[in-house]
Amino acid sequence: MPVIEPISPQTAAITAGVLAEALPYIRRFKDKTIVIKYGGNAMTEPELKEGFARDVVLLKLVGLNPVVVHGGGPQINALLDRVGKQGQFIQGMRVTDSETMDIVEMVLGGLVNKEIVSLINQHGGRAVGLTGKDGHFIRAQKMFLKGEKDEEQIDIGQVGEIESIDPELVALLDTRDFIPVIAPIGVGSAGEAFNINADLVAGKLAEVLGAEKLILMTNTPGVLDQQGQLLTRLTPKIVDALVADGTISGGMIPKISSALEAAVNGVNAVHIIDGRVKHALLLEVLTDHGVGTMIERDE
Ligand SMILES: Nc1ncnc2c1ncn2[C@@H]1O[C@H](COP(=O)(O)OP(=O)(O)O)[C@@H](O)[C@H]1O
Ligand SMILES: CC(=O)N[C@@H](CCC(=O)OP(=O)(O)O)C(=O)O
Repeated sequence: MPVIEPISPQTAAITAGVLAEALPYIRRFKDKTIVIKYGGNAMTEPELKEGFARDVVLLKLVGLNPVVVHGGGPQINALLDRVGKQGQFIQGMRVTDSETMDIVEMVLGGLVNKEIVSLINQHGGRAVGLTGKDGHFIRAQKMFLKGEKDEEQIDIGQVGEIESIDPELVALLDTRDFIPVIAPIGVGSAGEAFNINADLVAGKLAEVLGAEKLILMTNTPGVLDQQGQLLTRLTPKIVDALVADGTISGGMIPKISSALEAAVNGVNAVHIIDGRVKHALLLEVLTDHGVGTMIERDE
């Protein structure tokens, strides 16, 4: 027989309060799709990864449709290091030659994807891992970055921009109660692989699935100002100014542009939250305590 520890009346009241608080959110989000981007920087601690998997399973069991898109930037860097290659980023995008592409595909489609799938399944969910090559559901073409001079283009190799996402495969998995776990790899017209920033995949997927929420989990409390203070609400106009003056830089650039695009294109709620906080996902979805930065449309 398990030993049941007695809890104090105060702890019991707090616990019961939290559970009761979740009820309206469970009702509001029942059968709604929530796209969760799990960033590579938020998946470093084993305990946090376990917690994330449990939270996703809980959301599914109470009737929501979580769809996970994962990153894995630091995990790709670690394997590049082991083979003696230095990772390089321009405007938040990895310069991807064909050898790097192989490593990206191995790490994202193999190691990271299967680890998340396995953790969710161990906690009682039914996760299925996909890359955009499965059913050719994420079609991509080569991306060029804009240079400083007019019309200057920077070639960063096999980095893709999304041409289209076919929602059918993911929707099909949802209807049979599977939890899709998606690695951000796209397929080109000749069947070649493209490395796509995971924030961009998550944003577009939220749009095409008509998701209720897009949650981007990363390793900062949200978007910060120059003084390091959390900005709790952002609109496109404010974001433009923050990018122009350099407050938003690096990996936050694709994240915020994907968040804005999703908000403008109909995703009701878009949040950038701190994946290092235990159960940040549950706090965001099922309680009154919004965490992180919420991105809204301009009035
Ligand atoms: N204004 C900002 N607020 C918060 N983080 C920022 C900001 N500008 C740049 N960053 C950087 O963006 C990083 C998050 O992007 P990234 O490293 O790509 O994370 P992820 O792996 O979760 O996608 C932060 O760790 C931080 O270094
Ligand atoms: C083009 C590009 O930069 N692709 C990313 C894909 C992984 C990713 O987005 O991972 P995070 O979410 O952990 O940053 C990369 O190669 O790192």
